[in-house]
Amino acid sequence: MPGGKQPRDEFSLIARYLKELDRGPAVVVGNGDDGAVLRLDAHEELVVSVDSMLEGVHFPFDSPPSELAYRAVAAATSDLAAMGARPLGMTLALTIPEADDAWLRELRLGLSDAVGDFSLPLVGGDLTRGSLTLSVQVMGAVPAGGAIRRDGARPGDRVCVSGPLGDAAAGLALIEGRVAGDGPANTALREHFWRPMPALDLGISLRGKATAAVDVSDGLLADLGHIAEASKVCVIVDSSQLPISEAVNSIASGEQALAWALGGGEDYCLGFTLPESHELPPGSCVIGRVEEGAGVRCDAADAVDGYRHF
Ligand SMILES: Nc1ncnc2c1ncn2[C@@H]1O[C@H](COP(=O)(O)OP(=O)(O)O)[C@@H](O)[C@H]1O
Ligand SMILES: Cc1ncc(C[n+]2csc(CCOP(=O)(O)OP(=O)(O)O)c2C)c(N)n1
Ligand SMILES: [Mg+2]
Repeated sequence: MPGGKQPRDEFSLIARYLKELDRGPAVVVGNGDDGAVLRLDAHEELVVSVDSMLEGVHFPFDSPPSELAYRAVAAATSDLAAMGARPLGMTLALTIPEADDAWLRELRLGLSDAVGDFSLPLVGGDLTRGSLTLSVQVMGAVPAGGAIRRDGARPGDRVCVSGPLGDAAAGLALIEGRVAGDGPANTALREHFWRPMPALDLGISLRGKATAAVDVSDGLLADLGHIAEASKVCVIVDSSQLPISEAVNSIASGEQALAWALGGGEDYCLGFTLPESHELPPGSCVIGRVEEGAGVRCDAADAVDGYRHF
């Protein structure tokens, strides 16, 4: 174009930054039509979930766009992991305050990384102008009847988690400058906040074994509370068994580390209940037991509540 100016309407922005990330084995019709078409294998069911990320609520103002894109997709994908679903595809409803090419180029890099890392083609979406928001809808597949739900936990099951707890909350505290730290711990914790790794393979491997699962988004105790409520059981958590990383312990007091582990959320690992008859998956650890009763009980005196939007 004369003067090197690029058209700024949403269709040219979509064409430039949001297309051609839509290839995958399940994609029959990808980006660019009125709707995408995804293929399910015979005897499969569709798993669907959506999560929004807003500036100032889910990430700090002026965050790097590549990290935002990656994190929004990872957080949404984590719900597929918790259901034991194999990823099929995603859509992205993106709202941005202005059409800044450098910013959108960076966003695409993060999106592209996430598409590759989670095998989740971007098959469609929406682009509007307004306060920065990324809403990611993910779709996955499970064998009919095979989704891992929240309502199957039974007294006697072990309560397990798939990864360290509190890293994301510690990472956000570092990013926001609320705590200080340097060296590899600092880098690893920030990375954990920006690029969480949804446990897709673990979720699939837990089908038919775990009696219930959730992903840790609002905070461990809050999220286990969903299992307790849906399964009509009491979930007991032993705070001495929580996996807390060296990195977190290196920047925080024991009390702070425990508060982050129990209530910080956004680690996007899985919390699940597993009968004694099934072997503990590598990398996971037992943090408690399911008993008859209701709610979540934890020995930590001031056991913290999870994140609440209202
Ligand atoms: N606006 C809404 N309309 C209908 N259902 C909703 C809405 N918001 C949340 N839900 C449902 O309520 C449940 C809890 O939501 P949420 O805490 O966001 O789930 P998650 O933590 O797994 O992302 C989910 O099953 C979700 O689909
Ligand atoms: C700027 C900023 N402040 C605070 C937080 C912490 N935080 C925001 S939302 C949230 C809970 C998870 O988000 P939600 O929208 O409830 O996800 P869902 O449970 O629906 O997956 C937490 C811990 C953050 N990530 N960024
Ligand atoms: Mg969830």
